[in-house]
Amino acid sequence: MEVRVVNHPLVDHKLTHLRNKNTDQPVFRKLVDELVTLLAYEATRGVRVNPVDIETPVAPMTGTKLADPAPLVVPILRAGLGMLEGMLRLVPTAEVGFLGMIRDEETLQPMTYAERLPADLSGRQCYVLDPMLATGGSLGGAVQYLVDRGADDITCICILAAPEGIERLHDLLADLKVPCNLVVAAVDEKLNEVGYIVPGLGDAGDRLYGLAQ
Ligand SMILES: O=P(O)(O)OC[C@H]1O[C@H](OP(=O)(O)OP(=O)(O)O)[C@H](O)[C@@H]1O
Ligand SMILES: O=c1cc[nH]c(=O)[nH]1
Ligand SMILES: [Mg+2]
Repeated sequence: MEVRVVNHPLVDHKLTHLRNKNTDQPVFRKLVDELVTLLAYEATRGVRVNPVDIETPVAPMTGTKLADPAPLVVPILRAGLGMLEGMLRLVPTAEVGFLGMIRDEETLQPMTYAERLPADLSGRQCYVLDPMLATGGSLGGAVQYLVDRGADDITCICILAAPEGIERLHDLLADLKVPCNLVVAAVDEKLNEVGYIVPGLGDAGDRLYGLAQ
């Protein structure tokens, strides 16, 4: 698995505002939206394209268009939903599949509570959106879900990752033998004793949408 940490002063600036506990919900949402567009620009460097013949007002030329089938974007509910619009702004022709996952805050085990995906994902470029890669249980579960549906080309886009989560994802992918990349704005120091990323930004879903309970 290739891990790409997007190194850009605008990303660092927006991420610092996002992390700040005094940043309110509307600004937090806006920052997630802006950050994902910057990350998606990097994450789509390998998007498949074909040549296309066109005519400009001046001359014929061969240009570039996205290949079929369109990329599939999969936000992991809830928090990944906050990244969807920013991704679609960059790739408006992408299709969208949904996975709902919740991490049990006691055991840290993920549970899938919703799924709406194409039946066959072979040959599709899949872009999984989740702001937080903590223990890696949720993103690992999502990747496993996609691979079980035939996915053979997966890129995960996260805002923050913990080293523990990256290692777990790495081990899973070594077993699955499916090409997978991770694009992330920053890799933080560690997880704390209750599974939160340190220094992190807190609970991304709650900061986007309010307390879940
Ligand atoms: O790597 P992990 O240890 O699995 O933790 C990361 C997961 O936790 C958060 O979701 P959460 O379970 O809080 O659900 P939510 O998006 O509905 O808030 C986050 O959005 C990830 O999906
Ligand atoms: O730090 C963390 C860990 C898991 N989920 C979050 O939203 N934040
Ligand atoms: Mg949450």
